[in-house]
Amino acid sequence: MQIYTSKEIKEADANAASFGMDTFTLMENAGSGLYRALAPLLSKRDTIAVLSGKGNNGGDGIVLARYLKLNGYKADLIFPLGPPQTKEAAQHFSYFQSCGFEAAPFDREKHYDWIADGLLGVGTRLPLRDDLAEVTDWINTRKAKVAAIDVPTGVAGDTGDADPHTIHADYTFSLHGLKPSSLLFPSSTYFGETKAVGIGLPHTSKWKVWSEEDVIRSLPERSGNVHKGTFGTGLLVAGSDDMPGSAALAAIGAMRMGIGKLSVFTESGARNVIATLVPEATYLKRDFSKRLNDLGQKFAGVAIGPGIEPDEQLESFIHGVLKEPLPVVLDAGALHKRAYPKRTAPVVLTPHPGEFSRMAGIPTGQIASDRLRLASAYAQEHGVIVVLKGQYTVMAFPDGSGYVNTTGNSSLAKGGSGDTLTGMLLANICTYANIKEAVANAVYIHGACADLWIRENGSATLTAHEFSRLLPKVMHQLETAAKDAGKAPGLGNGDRFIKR
Ligand SMILES: NC(=O)C1=CN([C@@H]2O[C@H](COP(=O)(O)OP(=O)(O)OC[C@H]3O[C@@H](n4cnc5c(N)ncnc54)[C@H](OP(=O)(O)O)[C@@H]3O)[C@@H](O)[C@H]2O)[C@@H](O)CC1
Ligand SMILES: Nc1ncnc2c1ncn2[C@@H]1O[C@H](COP(=O)(O)OP(=O)(O)O)[C@@H](O)[C@H]1O
Ligand SMILES: [K+]
Repeated sequence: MQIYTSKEIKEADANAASFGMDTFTLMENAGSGLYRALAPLLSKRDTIAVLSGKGNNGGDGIVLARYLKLNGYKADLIFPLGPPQTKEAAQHFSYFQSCGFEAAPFDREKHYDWIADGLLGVGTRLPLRDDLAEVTDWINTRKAKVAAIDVPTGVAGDTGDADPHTIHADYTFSLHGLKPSSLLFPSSTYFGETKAVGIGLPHTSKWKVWSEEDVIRSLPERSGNVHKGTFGTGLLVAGSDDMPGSAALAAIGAMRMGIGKLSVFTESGARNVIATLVPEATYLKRDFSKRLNDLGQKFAGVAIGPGIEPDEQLESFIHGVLKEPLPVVLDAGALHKRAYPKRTAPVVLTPHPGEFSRMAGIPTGQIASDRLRLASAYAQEHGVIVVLKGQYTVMAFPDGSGYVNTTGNSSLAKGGSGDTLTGMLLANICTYANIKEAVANAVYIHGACADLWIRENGSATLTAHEFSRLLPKVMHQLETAAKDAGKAPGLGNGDRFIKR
């Protein structure tokens, strides 16, 4: 599913209009698409209130109400704030009336099984005015199922801001593509299950939700005449005498994800702990004062940071590594405010919001509601890939494109989860030809492991070393699906609804 800002939607509309595909037509497409998306959830016995506001979001509601009535559903079209004010919505209301239908009064006592929210869409300016907040409060106290048109009334399109009176939708049908607010906080908590509804416009967005189908399509081929060299040798610079586990978890992530060979560059005390847990890896004694030469010839990729305290020696070591022609993942102790040299091999940064705040100099509190834009701005300015972690991890690329991940859950909110992801990313940068797919698949599969965990176990109980057991199962399902292309394995969120 593609993601569009309000500005991009306006541009798409203007482009369509220049070819004669005007707003009236797009509104017709929106209403008929909404009807086709909603009807499978309805019964003919259900009573449905379509609440329309004065703008074009209300116009979409008018068209939806016409299709519902034409198809024999018990639908009332209601204008709680007064009649439509935009030209196209008013035209659609005239057509609604010409079909022999009338608007219904807003009766607060009447019971409805469903409420369609066509009050405000991406034209919202927060906060909600009192007369509207009174209507959204009424909706939130009903027992009815709520289906929002485009966005639930009370959130904006592009940011995570939400009015305290925002409608709590059970479903949201977003027109043309998803809006950033459906993947930001706190706004996304109001959307319910979310799906994009096409309105006949071509897709042009550089941002999308990375789906199960994308993973299956892009899994690298591993059969045939292959050997360990085929899948690269990775260098993991991680762990310290105080934090040996981070290196072990990253090493498990890398080995289970499919790297050919792994060298772990760590302190000698840590090595004794890690080697018993990951005997498959080789170990290099860490000395940051020595330059590691010819890394590009020896290794297919490097990951630096889990379980290392930042200091000057580490920083100068990172500067040395960045001069070498190979992909680099920087995490945890390796994440800092710094400039990145121009290089052809990619740099992948994996901050959680606290680390991103430190790197970018943006207060942590401002990050949640604007993650897509902030990560993208950083990626473009510094020429790096930013994996901004958390629920709905954002992957922003230097060319301005990006993906959002919808797998994963709160079972990952525990020390060690990020270390495993760093190892998985190291494996993928060593084994994939396409860096965007390498990053997105590691993030997706990491979350899918957590989704598998909570199907069988309590969400508080996941520990990162369980990835050793979860990864083989998830990878098996994906590989089976890839062989049997077109058949979804049902691991997480496919291209249907984003479940909450
Ligand atoms: N390509 C597409 O995707 C297409 C999308 N389409 C649809 O158009 C929608 C966007 O329509 P839009 O631009 O008319 O804005 P919309 O969301 O109806 O809001 C404007 C109204 O809200 C009011 N209002 C605003 N803030 C308020 C507040 N705080 N409190 C109270 N009122 C407030 C504002 O009143 P005003 O402030 O102007 O008095 C005005 O009346 C989009 O979401 C999608 O559903 C299709 O129809 C066509 C193709
Ligand atoms: N509520 C959540 N939903 C989905 N993913 C989550 C959630 N909380 C944390 N995660 C994921 O867990 C990982 C945590 O990484 P991080 O904070 O670096 O942990 P650590 O450094 O302790 O290993 C990230 O991949 C993040 O996206
Ligand atoms: K709405």
